[in-house]
Amino acid sequence: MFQRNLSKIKHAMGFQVSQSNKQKKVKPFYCPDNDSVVDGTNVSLPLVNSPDVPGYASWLVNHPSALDTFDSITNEAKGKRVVVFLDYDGTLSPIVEDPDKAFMSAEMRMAVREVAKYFPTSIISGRSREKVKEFVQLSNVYYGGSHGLDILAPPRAVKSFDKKENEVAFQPAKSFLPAIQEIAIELEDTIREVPGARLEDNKFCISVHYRQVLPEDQEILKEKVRTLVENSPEFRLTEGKMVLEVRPSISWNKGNALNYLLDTLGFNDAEDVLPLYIGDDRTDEDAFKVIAGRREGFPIIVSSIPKDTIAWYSLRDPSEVLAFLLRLAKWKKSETSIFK
Ligand SMILES: O=P(O)(O)OC[C@H]1O[C@H](O[C@H]2O[C@H](CO)[C@@H](O)[C@H](O)[C@H]2O)[C@H](O)[C@@H](O)[C@@H]1O
Repeated sequence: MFQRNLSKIKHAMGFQVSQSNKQKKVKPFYCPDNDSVVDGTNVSLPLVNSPDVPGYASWLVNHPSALDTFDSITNEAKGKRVVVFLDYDGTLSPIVEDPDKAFMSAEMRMAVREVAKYFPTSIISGRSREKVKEFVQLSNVYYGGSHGLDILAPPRAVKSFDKKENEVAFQPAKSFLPAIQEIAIELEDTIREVPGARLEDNKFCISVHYRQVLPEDQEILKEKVRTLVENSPEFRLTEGKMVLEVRPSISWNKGNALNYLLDTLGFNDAEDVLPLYIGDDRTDEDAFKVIAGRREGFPIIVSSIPKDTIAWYSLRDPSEVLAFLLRLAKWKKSETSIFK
């Protein structure tokens, strides 16, 4: 993969990548002295972005910017069907103190709308499906809430309709709903004495936020929640950005949701399909893993600091996500108009 990424950087920077080069397994490494990457073929490349955060420049070598490598991404996508998946918090909206105020900008909404005109587009969020839809306010995208435990599948899927032809959401943890309501009450009790802690009911998952909890109280809160979940076999715990997520203990995550949507959209068996997933948090890694397993597609992490990820590409923050989405839509529009 190192070689694959290096090839992408070289391509983006106008270097010729020969077939024999592509097959060489040479791990690139970062030279702090001269800000360059040496790949063992005596080609020295200046780094694309300045290393303002320690280690970021060297991290970029293995997770190149999806903007800097845009041309190689679109070269790979030419003639293929790209299917777009987007996370919400930290990807389409910036991370803010108050989860109820994580609004998406009008520009971002317009960009997602544009992308969805040209590519099947789904938003898979840890939020409840209703909440994320309320934030996004678009009718030309599909929504997966509660980390994919609540998906309103496209009309094509017969299983998404009831007998009266009403749309029915795919909810693999539906039988857990009474237990979720019970654990929400217990969680409310558990966190009551920790100032700043708050619960968010995401329908099939409950988020325990500690962003506004004093640093010295955070471990106490986490321990309380962990103990409760350990004693509740129907549930498991995942962690996000200053949030603990209590979920039903079924094996279903954003990766399964991505596969489910590809399936119901009719893409899963096709060989010319390239899923593109942009996300910023640990739960997005499950979706990256699915794409990495296909060995084709575009797993893109949003991060302005080096972090452990299996994504192949990166974008720094939602403003770069916006730039990338606009460019993607513009590229497809121009490609489409050529064939008109
Ligand atoms: O899968 P996502 O759409 O990224 O949802 C994951 C969690 O996102 C939200 O929390 C995060 O964003 C908040 C607003 O910026 C921030 O205050 C919080 O600290 C972050 O963890 C959401 O509120 C959670 O319910 C989701 O689980």
